Amino acid sequence: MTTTETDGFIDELRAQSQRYHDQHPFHVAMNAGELNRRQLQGWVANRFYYQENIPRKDAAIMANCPHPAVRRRWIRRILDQDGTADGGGGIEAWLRLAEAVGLSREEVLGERHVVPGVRFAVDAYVTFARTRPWVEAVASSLTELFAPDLMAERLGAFERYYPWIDADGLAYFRSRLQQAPRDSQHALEVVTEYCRTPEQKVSAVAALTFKCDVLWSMLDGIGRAYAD
Ligand SMILES: O=C(O)c1cc(C(=O)O)c2c(n1)C(=O)C(=O)c1cc(C(=O)O)[nH]c1-2
Repeated sequence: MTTTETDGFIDELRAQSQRYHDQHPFHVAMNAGELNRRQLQGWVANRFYYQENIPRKDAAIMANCPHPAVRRRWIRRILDQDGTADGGGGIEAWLRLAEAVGLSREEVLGERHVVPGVRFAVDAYVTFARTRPWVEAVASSLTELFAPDLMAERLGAFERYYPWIDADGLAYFRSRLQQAPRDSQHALEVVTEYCRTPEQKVSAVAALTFKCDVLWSMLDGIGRAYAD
């Protein structure tokens, strides 16, 4: 692939940022300090369902990917979420966030607050990774290209507007500031390496559009369930 071809493809992928969930009214309200305690709790409990399914999604990508060099780096994502021992990893950090907003670990792990739209959207993402060509599933992870700005904004907003949340509870977002750029850079390298034909490139962009819709639908479901 020539540089120009790659550039055009990467531009198209990056253009999907227009559909990213940073612009969803629920996130806009969150970052403007307009959510109450119940709404933040609802978001944290529902987003946990996404977190706990991310390693299963990544394991599906690895199961479908025939390239050792890709799998060797991809496996890091699973360890980032699951940790390498009890008490470590992103899922545990998210549970600490849940406690910091006043939820118990049990109620979050029990998925009692998970609304149907969130369950549908997250399950669709995992199914996508299980059933579509592995490189499309890699492309669908590229929303992480857009995540660091949102994460930085969220950290500032939480410290400023929601001081009742213990700052230690925000460790998850701090760790993602480093992890997301590393992961999305790798995913971008993989997608540009393995999507060569126009059809493959169209499918990769469509996969990323699909993923933006997954994230958007989750916030639709949460916003409706926890409306004022
Ligand atoms: O809080 C967010 O806005 C946000 C967004 C995304 C994303 O853009 O997909 C991820 C995460 N967080 C996240 O924490 C995470 O581990 C993650 C993994 C993935 C993925 O698709 O593989 N996206 C995201």
